[in-house]
Amino acid sequence: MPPPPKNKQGQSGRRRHPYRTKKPANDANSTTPAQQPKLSNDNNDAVSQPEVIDVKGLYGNSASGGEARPFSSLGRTLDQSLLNGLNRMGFEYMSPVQQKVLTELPSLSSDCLVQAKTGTGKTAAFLLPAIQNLLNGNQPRRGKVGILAICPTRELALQIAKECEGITACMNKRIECHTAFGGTSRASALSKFLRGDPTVLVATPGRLDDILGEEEVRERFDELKTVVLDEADRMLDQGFAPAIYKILKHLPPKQMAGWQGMCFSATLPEKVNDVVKCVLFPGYTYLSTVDPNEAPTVDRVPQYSILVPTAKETFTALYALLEAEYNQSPSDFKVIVFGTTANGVGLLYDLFKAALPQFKLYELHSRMSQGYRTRTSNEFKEAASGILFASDVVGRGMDFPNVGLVIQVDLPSSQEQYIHRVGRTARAGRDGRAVTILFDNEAFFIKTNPSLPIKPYPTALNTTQYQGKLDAAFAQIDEEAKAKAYQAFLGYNKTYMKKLRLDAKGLVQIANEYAFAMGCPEPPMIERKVVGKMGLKGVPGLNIGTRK
Ligand SMILES: Nc1ncnc2c1ncn2[C@@H]1O[C@H](COP(=O)(O)OP(=O)(O)OP(=O)(O)O)[C@@H](O)[C@H]1O
Repeated sequence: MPPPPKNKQGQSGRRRHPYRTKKPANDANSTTPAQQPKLSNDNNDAVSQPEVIDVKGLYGNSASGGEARPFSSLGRTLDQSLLNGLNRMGFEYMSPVQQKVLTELPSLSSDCLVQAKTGTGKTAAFLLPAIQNLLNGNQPRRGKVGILAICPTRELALQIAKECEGITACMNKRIECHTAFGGTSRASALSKFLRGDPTVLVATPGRLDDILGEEEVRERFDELKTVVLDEADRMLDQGFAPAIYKILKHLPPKQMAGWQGMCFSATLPEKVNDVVKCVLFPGYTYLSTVDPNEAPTVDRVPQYSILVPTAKETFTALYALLEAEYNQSPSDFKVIVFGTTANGVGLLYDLFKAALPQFKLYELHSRMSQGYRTRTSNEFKEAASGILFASDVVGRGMDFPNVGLVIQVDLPSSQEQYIHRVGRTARAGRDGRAVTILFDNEAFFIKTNPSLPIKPYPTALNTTQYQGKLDAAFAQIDEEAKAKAYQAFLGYNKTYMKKLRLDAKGLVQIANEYAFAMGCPEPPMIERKVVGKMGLKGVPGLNIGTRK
């Protein structure tokens, strides 16, 4: 891989772990994009210009419905101020899902379950009818929430709020869009909410459930007009459903208050039908732009797999893949590498920070402070190139313009999660590529998901040549980071033991191989209580003790 230009200071930038300090580490990663080395001589101004995306390319399959119509044709449906806002954002034509929602719903206040592929404009598809519904004489009194949108992650909440601000930017009387999510000071967020006029609130379930415990917060919802579940299948799966049910109990009962329910996602597995009824009236409208005979992922994304014998070869395969893909398109090389656990992602970031010091690398996962996550997310959105190592905190919904390649290392947690991760590339009509690296035990994922158009990676990769560089890079990583990644590897794969065709002994064996690949002289110590919680008590191969 020819080294891209060194950064201005010629430094490679060792870093302290931001999650070990409250504020972001003072390292090459936390300065503003302008000061950062660029892989290509991109012009920052060019990057900061808003993307005018050609959504016309999204039409064509039987489910997308006809051809692209301009928003200006909706003069009788949408307020001129909203049309002006859309125009200012560069949204000239409707995407298929926007067109379907805005022209096929019985009314803009109808309940709906909407499915559309990733990156095709679902955010505006739910914001526009909900906001227009308020403008049609349903505006709540000052201080009351009119629209509540619930989504799975903090970064997605910020992204939805930003799109809402764009759409409403030209309104004579601006409406305020507030956010509520964890990782920020509860007291100051709550006082801002209570002092403000949060006509629109975008929230993650945990923080919303928490603040709804306050009577003075609940009172703000007694004029609620619309509840949106973005990434609805994720919001209604066993992880979030309990919080969603608690939230609904705090809101005015739907049967009495009559608020509109809207559920949106690129994936709507069968199970979601059991739970949407808690948010949607019977007889809700179902709209889809996904042709049931088509692959669920975005059409234009060639998807490949690289199978390696054991977990330890995933590191060299990833290095070889990054090189092969960089050499294919060195300019604007913008990549997301998904790992399965926060600690595993942190380790990959540390490893390639040491192995590829000349590249601009980013990391995003749940062990980061919220300030660092928000800043990194914004920087990567603006970046013309770079490699983001991420966990599933950005696996769904997140819109990072111009990502040309998504790499998934190790087993995706489900077909839906795989689809959403691939959906971080090829957004709104652009092209993209996806490659998944799996070791032998994980190969079942491809066989058991035949609807995914995954083919073997077309180029033979000579991975052995990278072992020396990776060994040298691993030598620079502290043992604690490796131990955390090892423990997370064990914990994650323990939940898939059956599918991996592993018994407990076999699981510990592949985890130990993973540790040796990181240059650990012996399996990292793991506390007895952790072994107990994992249900691995007495399994040979574990090094039980207390790390210093
Ligand atoms: N009508 C439009 N014209 C031009 N660009 C658009 C239009 N609608 C959306 N976009 C842009 O397309 C990108 C994807 O939009 P959005 O994030 O809403 O997609 P999505 O369907 O919600 O994706 P995901 O399934 O990943 O959540 C964003 O950059 C957005 O600004």
